[in-house]
Amino acid sequence: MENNVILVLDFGGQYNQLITRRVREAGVYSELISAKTSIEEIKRRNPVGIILTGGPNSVYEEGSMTVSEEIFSLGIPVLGICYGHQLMTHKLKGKVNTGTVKEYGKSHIHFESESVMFQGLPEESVVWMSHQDEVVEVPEGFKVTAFTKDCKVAAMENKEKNLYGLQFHPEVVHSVLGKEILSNFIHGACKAERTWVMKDFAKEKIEEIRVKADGKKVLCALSGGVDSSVAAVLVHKAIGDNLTCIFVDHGLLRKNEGDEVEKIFRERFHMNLIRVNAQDRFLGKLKGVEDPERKRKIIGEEFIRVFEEESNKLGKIDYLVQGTIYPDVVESGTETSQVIKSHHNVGGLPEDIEFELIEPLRELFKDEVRVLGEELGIPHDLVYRQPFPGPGLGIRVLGEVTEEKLEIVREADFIFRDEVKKHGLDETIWQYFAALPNVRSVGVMGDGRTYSHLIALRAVQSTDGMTSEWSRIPYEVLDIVSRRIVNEVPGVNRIVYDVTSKPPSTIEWE
Ligand SMILES: Nc1ncnc2c1ncn2[C@@H]1O[C@H](COP(=O)(O)OP(=O)(O)OP(=O)(O)O)[C@@H](O)[C@H]1O
Ligand SMILES: O=c1[nH]c(=O)c2[nH+]cn([C@@H]3O[C@H](COP(=O)(O)O)[C@@H](O)[C@H]3O)c2[nH]1
Ligand SMILES: NC(=O)CC[C@H](N)C(=O)O
Ligand SMILES: [Mg+2]
Repeated sequence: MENNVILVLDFGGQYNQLITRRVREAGVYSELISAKTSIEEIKRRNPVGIILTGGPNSVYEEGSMTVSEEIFSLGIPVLGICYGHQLMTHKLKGKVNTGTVKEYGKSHIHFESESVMFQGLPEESVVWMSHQDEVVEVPEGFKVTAFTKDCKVAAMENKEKNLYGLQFHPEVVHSVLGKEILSNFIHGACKAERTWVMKDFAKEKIEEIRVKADGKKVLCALSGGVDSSVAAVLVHKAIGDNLTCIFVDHGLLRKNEGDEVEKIFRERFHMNLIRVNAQDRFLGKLKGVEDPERKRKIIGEEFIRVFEEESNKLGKIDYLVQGTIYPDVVESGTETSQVIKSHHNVGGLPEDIEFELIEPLRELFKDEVRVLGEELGIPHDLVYRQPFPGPGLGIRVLGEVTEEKLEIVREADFIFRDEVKKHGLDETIWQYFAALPNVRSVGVMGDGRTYSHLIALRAVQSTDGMTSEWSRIPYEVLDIVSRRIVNEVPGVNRIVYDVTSKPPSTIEWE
């Protein structure tokens, strides 16, 4: 059905693509479109529902992103989420202010179970918040349908006009009843039919790549991580041995990682593989650089320079495959969303890149890539490897990267991973690592004064890396890890454990 579509208007929030994904998971086709799309175009599409996303602006500030007021009187159900909820309020003459208490992360919420959005749900639950502004007066005709301790209007609705607002984010997995709430909008308010099934993504992509690159030589940036392994297998299925994978050891890998990746790849995959040892040039370029964004861009550019040099050796190659996934794209900043951090493979790319990119996973989230990986027959342990960022330890040593600091964080990280595994926690924790915050503190060891490095341990639960909760690792395990690191790694005298969620933090420290 052509018009059985829910349009999601993009105001630059971090979770926007996630909203469309949730709608599609509910069996209804959905598209993320620019918030600047004209009202005529929206009417022409005749959607069964409209969702206004979150975003970094404040509705009461001049120049902040907006919509035509007409959108609220088309007779099409509209759901505003976070910024969208505030924008609906603002446009319909309610009131939005800077909140006295900001809410980031988990909040306990009370739902009005009579409401369309919370129909059939328990009255108490946990939702995920990320806002500083709040609705203080709902527009005429609206009633408040949920509240938290610090947010009086956590949800509102005007049932007659089919307009709904949520201050929290139902699209993130940490909002416990998020799926049910979205389903109440999609199937309850919009009465959308379940007509969309996830197409055979792999088949479609393989065909697309075959058409594009048939008979041509292609390079694949391969890290041994989940995303690039899945991308490589997909492209290999399309063009076979015209694909050459390049794995760069930039000196920012974890302990033993270079050799392990090479071994696993040569044993399990029958593809052309080149390993480039480029430790000196990466560390040389990073010398004296402290700013995280500068570091990311230097690493991103150096990766491309290495690929270019290798490509010249093989004869001219036009295409470069990267395992880019959607979070890399949105966090690097888009037309509407802010730069959170420039992922080396997106925001860190140089402008004068010689290759055309092939990024078959660009719209997917990590957990979708894993499902796809299993479908393609990639071994389970590889598909469920914890993520490791391309800039590697370069962004886990905060500030200037030196060999000495890399050595410390590499050893500390190795011990942490070793103990997590020994205690059988590696299957349940999504990502875990050590970072070196570049802070020294005073200690006493063997009756002598020390003034040494601090190591921060980070372990998180997540599904897609867009949001996360810190992992409740048992104290006994943390204790063993702490003692081992201080005893076994010279130059460290203090360990801290990171107990912040994302938001407000990010998973990596830089
Ligand atoms: N050491 C490396 N050598 C070559 N390419 C790399 C390297 N590190 C990262 N890349 C490229 O950058 C992309 C993004 O890195 P990212 O870490 O997000 O993905 P991944 O390593 O494939 O998967 P994972 O998230 O599981 O670590 C990779 O998919 C790959 O194409
Ligand atoms: O390939 C990558 N290049 C990067 O530049 C990069 N930065 C962060 N990450 C990984 O992305 C996920 C989300 O990370 P953050 O919460 O730190 O943004 C986490 O899994 C991070 O490890 C990166 N991956
Ligand atoms: N996540 C959001 O949409 C935030 C909306 C707005 N920028 C606020 O801080 O309240
Ligand atoms: Mg990686």
